[in-house]
Amino acid sequence: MLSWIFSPWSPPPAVLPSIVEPSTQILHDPLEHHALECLRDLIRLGGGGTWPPTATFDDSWPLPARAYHSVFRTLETSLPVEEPSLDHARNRVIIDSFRERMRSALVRSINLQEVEETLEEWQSSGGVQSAWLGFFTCLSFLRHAYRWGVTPIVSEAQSESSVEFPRELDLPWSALQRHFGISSPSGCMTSICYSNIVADDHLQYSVTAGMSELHNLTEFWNTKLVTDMEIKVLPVYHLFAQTIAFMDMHDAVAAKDALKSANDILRAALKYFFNTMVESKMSHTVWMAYVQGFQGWALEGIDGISGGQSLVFRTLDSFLGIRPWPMQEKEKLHIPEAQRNWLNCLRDYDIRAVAKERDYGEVTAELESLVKQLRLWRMGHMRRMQPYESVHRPERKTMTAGISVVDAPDEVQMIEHLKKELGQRLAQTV
Ligand code: HEM
Repeated sequence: MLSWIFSPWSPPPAVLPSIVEPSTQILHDPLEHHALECLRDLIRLGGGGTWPPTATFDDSWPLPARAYHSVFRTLETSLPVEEPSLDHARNRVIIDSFRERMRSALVRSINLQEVEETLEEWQSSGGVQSAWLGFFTCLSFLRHAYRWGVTPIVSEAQSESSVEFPRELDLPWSALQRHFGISSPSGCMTSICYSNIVADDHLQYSVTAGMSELHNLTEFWNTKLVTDMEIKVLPVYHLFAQTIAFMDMHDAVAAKDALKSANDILRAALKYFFNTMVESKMSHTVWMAYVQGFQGWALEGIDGISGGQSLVFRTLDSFLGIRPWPMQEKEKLHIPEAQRNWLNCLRDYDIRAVAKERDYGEVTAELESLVKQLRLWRMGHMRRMQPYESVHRPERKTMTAGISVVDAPDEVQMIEHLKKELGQRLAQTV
């Protein structure tokens, strides 16, 4: 047995109390119900002992895996450039040369057979989940860096329909896909954002290393915002699970009170969202080229990371019965299994239908108030995304990280396209 193996759901060391305490409360809630069990599994199995997840990095990994961290560190500053070239042939040379440097660094430092054996042992012994999460993050950053070859991303790379990855990046990726129950070749919100914030509030891996403070700040807040949203709404998840338990006990008053508290907490979290998605924290000019581009994927019809993968809005949709549900195969691409199980548990319960059927007027009123908040958020998000998505970047085709290459003729039409996409979900939020 290796020394770094211990229980998969021990809270990792050096985690901020603001993250540990709400998770601990849920783990120790004496209420017994399937919904609470799903939430506890999200914390233990999905987050390594906390939600949002706490990842640990190279020191906590088995020795053969640590070289991946060093490879990323070595190449980290050579990915971003100040002024992207508009010359396709020149970009082809830059991309190929970055990929070649990564390929040789991997071949030089990784012993693939040892990595394979270690990961098998790690999997069968239930290795520490926080360490798995950190490894997931590292491999995601390496794969996205290899996929793009340069950031800001350029149309030369966007035009590729497939890319052959080094075996050193494919073999551990298959193990990670099995472990987390995802099927995408790209990273996801869990690996690239949630698990990339470390305890003292900085990013473990950066794609703006060596760039200006504005670049670093924008990248930091992009990750911090989605992660902070999870911290802020974890008590809401707890209240949702408790509400379902109270409904099953036919305690309409306790259910209504829990939902009232959930409404209050959500209101504060959404206010934080809009106070953070502002120019002083996330620069309009920097965001698309230096942060969003890297998170895209756009290969073989598969997308990269979208805010749509954030658990908070999927949880709200699932709890409130906002249909249609995503196709299972599509959700499996980027949403790890523990998160999917939590969402499916909420969908299966269908609380608004239960409350209506039993004529629980006050419960229904609180549920409708949550729907109203979600609608208002969708309207505000649609407005706020526009200055970010309308920046002119001549080196690339129009694309979002979440819905791949659109290749609209200009930014105005791109915004129209995005408004239509987001408007559809808004219309469904009833
Ligand atoms: C600069 C910041 C952001 C911009 C410019 C932006 C823009 C967009 C765009 C264009 C879409 C539709 C295409 C796609 O999925 O890629 C989208 C979808 C979405 N985004 Fe954002 N977003 C930002 C931040 C966030 C954050 C921080 C969250 C959540 C914490 C979020 C949550 C969502 C959700 C849930 C969707 C799916 C559509 C829906 O459910 O209404 N976004 N975003």
